[in-house]
Amino acid sequence: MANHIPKVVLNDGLKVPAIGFGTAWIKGTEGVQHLKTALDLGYRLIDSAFNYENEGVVGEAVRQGGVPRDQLFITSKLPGRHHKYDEAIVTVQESLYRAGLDYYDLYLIHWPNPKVNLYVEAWQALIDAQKQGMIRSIGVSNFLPEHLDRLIQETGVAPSINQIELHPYYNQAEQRAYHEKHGIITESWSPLGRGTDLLKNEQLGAIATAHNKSISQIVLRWHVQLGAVPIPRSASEEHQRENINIFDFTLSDEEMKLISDIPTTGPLWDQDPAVYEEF
Ligand SMILES: NC(=O)C1=CN([C@@H]2O[C@H](COP(=O)(O)OP(=O)(O)OC[C@H]3O[C@@H](n4cnc5c(N)ncnc54)[C@H](OP(=O)(O)O)[C@@H]3O)[C@@H](O)[C@H]2O)C=CC1
Ligand SMILES: O=C(O)C(=O)[C@@H](O)[C@H](O)C(=O)CO
Repeated sequence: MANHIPKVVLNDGLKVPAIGFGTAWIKGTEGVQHLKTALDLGYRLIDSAFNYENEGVVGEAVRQGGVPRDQLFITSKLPGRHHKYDEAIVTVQESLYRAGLDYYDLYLIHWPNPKVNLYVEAWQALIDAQKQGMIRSIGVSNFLPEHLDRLIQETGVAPSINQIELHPYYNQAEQRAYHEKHGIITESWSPLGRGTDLLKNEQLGAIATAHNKSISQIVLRWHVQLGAVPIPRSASEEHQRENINIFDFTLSDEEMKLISDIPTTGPLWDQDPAVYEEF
């Protein structure tokens, strides 16, 4: 099944699966089981973070799951409390130890924390960690254009990916346009709106009925056709199967527009990266 997932090419030449698996709150022995199920169903891109305290779960599922390491694309993220250069390098090393991995395929700065103003220093650390072989691709998360501009101007290196909140209630058109202009792939967090009423939306329901698909499948297909990489999380085998089974139909231009025109609510969790700080 994994062979049916198309790949998206990053600006450093690496290829990332067009859909991945989110792991926030996927923890412990149960978490390992959920991840192994996801691997069995064909998920190959796994999103994790130092702050999720589950890099060990990811590593264990990878070992138990038996999928060859070079077929996986494993991500983790640098927390805001370790943006200083030396701390960032040590944190990447700790992330590797926690997972029992030799390298991450992708490592992101989790939040820019602009008031702390150390994200360029953290970026330089990721550039060097990549040169040292600890990370294959380097990116960011929750970075606004003003933060991305500084990274590019001050280091000459653009992130391969910016992972941002993106779903039909917050379609981030301007941010996505910036990414496209600068060759940065958009990765969508909370792609299903994390338990809000998005999956009960009537307009989406009508499109789902027309395609004989679920609303989740319509929403995830919308992400993929936008060129964004969604990373839905699910502890349910049925939902995991449903979410990855989105490559046998296409939304029309009109349907894409209908979804993109759903009125925006803005960020769901009051986490505007211009002011929000997470450590
Ligand atoms: N970089 C960042 O700052 C952030 C990154 N993330 C990343 O993005 C990932 C995904 O975002 P997340 O916030 O978890 O939310 P999602 O939008 O992925 O929603 C997850 C919720 O949707 C439910 N769900 C999943 N599939 C279906 C389905 N087919 N039908 C009905 N319900 C479904 C899940 O329940 P069930 O388990 O029952 O299926 C769960 O409650 C995270 O896990 C994390 O890896 C998230 C937030 C911030
Ligand atoms: O899950 C993540 O990656 C986060 O950055 C969290 O802040 C998440 O967005 C959250 O917990 C919101 O309530």
